[in-house]
Amino acid sequence: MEKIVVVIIGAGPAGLATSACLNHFSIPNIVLEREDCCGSLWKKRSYDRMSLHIAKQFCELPHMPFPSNAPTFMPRIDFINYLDNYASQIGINPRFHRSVESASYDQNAKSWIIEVKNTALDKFEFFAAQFLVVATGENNEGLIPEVPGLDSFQGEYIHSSQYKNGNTFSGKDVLVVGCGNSGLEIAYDLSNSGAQTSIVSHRPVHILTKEIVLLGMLLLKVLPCKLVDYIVMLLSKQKLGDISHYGLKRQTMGPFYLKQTTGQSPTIDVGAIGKIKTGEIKVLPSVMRINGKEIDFQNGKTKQFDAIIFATGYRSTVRNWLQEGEDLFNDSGMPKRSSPGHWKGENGLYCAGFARNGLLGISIDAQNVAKDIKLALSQS
Ligand SMILES: Cc1cc2nc3c(=O)[nH]c(=O)nc-3n(C[C@H](O)[C@H](O)[C@H](O)COP(=O)(O)OP(=O)(O)OC[C@H]3O[C@@H](n4cnc5c(N)ncnc54)[C@H](O)[C@@H]3O)c2cc1C
Ligand SMILES: NC(=O)C1=CN([C@@H]2O[C@H](COP(=O)(O)OP(=O)(O)OC[C@H]3O[C@@H](n4cnc5c(N)ncnc54)[C@H](OP(=O)(O)O)[C@@H]3O)[C@@H](O)[C@H]2O)C=CC1
Ligand SMILES: O=C(O)C(=O)Cc1c[nH]c2ccccc12
Repeated sequence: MEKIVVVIIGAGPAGLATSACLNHFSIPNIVLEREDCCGSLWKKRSYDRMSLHIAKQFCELPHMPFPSNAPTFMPRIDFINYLDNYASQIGINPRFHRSVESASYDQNAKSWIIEVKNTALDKFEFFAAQFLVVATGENNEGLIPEVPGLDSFQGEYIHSSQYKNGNTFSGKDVLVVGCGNSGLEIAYDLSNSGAQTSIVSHRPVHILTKEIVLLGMLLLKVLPCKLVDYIVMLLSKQKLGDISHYGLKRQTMGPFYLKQTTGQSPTIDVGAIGKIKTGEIKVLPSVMRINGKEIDFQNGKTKQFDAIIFATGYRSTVRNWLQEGEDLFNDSGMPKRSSPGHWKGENGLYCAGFARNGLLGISIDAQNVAKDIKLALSQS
């Protein structure tokens, strides 16, 4: 059994940022990652045309700024390079191919015992840590809803995390389910690639642009949330028109209020709304049933599709392997307490990257966790 002061699980932005902050205080730590690289979500589970929706000043990780010539909204590949440079410049060497299978607290040893499968060598390893930081992400596993008849679907269906680009969908009838950020952008990409594209929108949404979100984030520093929401909703109506005319139900509660209270992100338009207005992308209501190639919708209409992309969100998988930590995580593997008090549990258990506030939330969590561990060590 290897003993270490801090074990961090996950080498995404949250795990790397936490390791960087601990290194800054010279606190020994290791990062365990099940994949073979840092930033696996960005490298393996996101589509080619993705770029950051949030401006660069809100996405930098602690202790290393973005290059000064970086564009305001960083393309995916630049962010991937930043993550790799971040790990190498700060001296973070995650142990790859390490899938954490269980973690429990040993009261006698006052340590977390972590059971890890080394998937490269096909053997188990054990670690004992005084502090355990869970940085496995809110977007750990793609969620596909239970749709009656999905098993009978005669075309291809995938989750949005498996979608790369529209090359293989050209000329096909493709249904995108879900009108969040993944869904709206994938629908746009599919349509650009020559697919006959439809998108399901089942509940009210906010559609904004990157620039409007940036303005909102800047205004939030000086104005109350209610006023900022009023301004951004006005601007979005001016810029995109009344989206309810095109089958998209408009959310009435403010976008920043919703983000702060529920974590739900507004959807950013990168061009799909223009295509929805011209009819190039069709908006459909909820899917009721699938039968072979035919899909029945809530409005009573039926249409044939060759492929379905489920852009229906993600779930955290913490509960699959963390035996304890009921004080920190709920049954869905998300923090029990809302931000800012969400990141600290009992017996040296922490989480980073679960504030539902993107990379900005990750940076804040990482700094808080490292400071708290430093304090605990200074008192022991
Ligand atoms: C498509 C997409 C785009 C996004 N774009 C933005 C954006 O523009 N701006 C923004 O602020 N936020 C964005 N986000 C939200 C968020 O910032 C990112 O999801 C970010 O990558 C989260 O970082 P993380 O380290 O918390 O989780 P992840 O990046 O998911 O990293 C978690 C890591 O933990 C590993 N892991 C999981 N379970 C185990 C286990 N049992 N054992 C070992 N390792 C494990 C995973 O393999 C993974 O590498 C986006 C999210 C998605 C899904
Ligand atoms: N470039 C970028 O910066 C990008 C950022 N992201 C971020 O990644 C995270 C995950 O985004 P995303 O993958 O879009 O997931 P989300 O969970 O944000 O969105 C999923 C969407 O699917 C809808 N949905 C769920 N089930 C059904 C169903 N059965 N029928 C119809 N619709 C359904 C949800 O609606 P409801 O909630 O009403 O049930 C929701 O609108 C978010 O934080 C997002 O902001 C994602 C893509 C790109
Ligand atoms: O991409 C996301 O979902 C994020 O959480 C990034 C983000 C942080 N703060 C915001 C405010 C409005 C929209 C997105 C975000």
